[in-house]
Amino acid sequence: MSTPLLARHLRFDFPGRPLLQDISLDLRPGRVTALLGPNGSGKSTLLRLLLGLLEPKAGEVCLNGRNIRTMRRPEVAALIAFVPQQTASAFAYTALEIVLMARESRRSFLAGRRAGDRQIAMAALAQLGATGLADRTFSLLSGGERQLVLLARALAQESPILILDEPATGLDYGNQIRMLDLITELARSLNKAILQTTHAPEHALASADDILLLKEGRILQRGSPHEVLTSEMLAALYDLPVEKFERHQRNASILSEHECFPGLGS
Ligand SMILES: Nc1ncnc2c1ncn2[C@@H]1O[C@H](COP(=O)(O)OP(=O)(O)OP(=O)(O)O)[C@@H](O)[C@H]1O
Repeated sequence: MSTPLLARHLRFDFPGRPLLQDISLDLRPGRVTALLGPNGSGKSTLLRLLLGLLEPKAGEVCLNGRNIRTMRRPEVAALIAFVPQQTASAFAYTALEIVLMARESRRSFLAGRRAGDRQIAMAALAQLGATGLADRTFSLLSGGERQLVLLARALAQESPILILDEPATGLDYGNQIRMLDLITELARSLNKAILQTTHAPEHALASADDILLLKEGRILQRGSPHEVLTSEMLAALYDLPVEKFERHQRNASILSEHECFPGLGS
């Protein structure tokens, strides 16, 4: 089976502002990759390149071996689903209508809905335990409820690749854990290739198989969580003294002794 998503030597500049340099990555079925980096390091821009929403100045993104630039949007939507950061909707759509949009994104705009779309959308909500949200107005849902609906929309797209921009941000502690478990479960049970950005190393540790650290537009380090999420590496990533991370790690390990929080690093 070919790699669902392969990016090679991507470079991207905003006018007068070089941003991403020589970024290569691949996403594999059944695995979760976490992308960590400081504010402004280029994570969201990289996601937009992987989704084909921005064109790289050099390098290429291939989906199932095809350059994304040669693909039509419905073809891309059949392969990649995207869960953006918290989204508001100005229109009074129900949650079910938001999920149904995933089905339309896979077809040309004028093709309309097909029999079976509603069933697929309801099944996606049910998979997340969110059936009760179907008829509620999306814009009136809480942040956590909206996040579940956006994830259901991505599931209803039935794509092999799932990209999530800070999926646990804004969720309460319990829902953060539920969301991270769900992401791992989707990779394992549906064999999806998943990429998520996060600002929380402990979230990456809890849910990812592979870690990418992005600093100033370049990959600083990649590897397994235990190889990469060390105090030294995090201190280098965030330009903080190692002692600060070690103090944080000690606090985290005190919490983990009480079985509330995973410790960081090896
Ligand atoms: N359209 C644009 N024109 C010029 N600069 C931009 C544009 N969009 C983003 N940038 C800049 O590119 C840099 C990277 O932005 P990006 O949103 O990719 O970072 P990020 O790592 O996702 O940040 P955060 O963690 O804060 O969300 C930032 O300095 C941002 O101001």
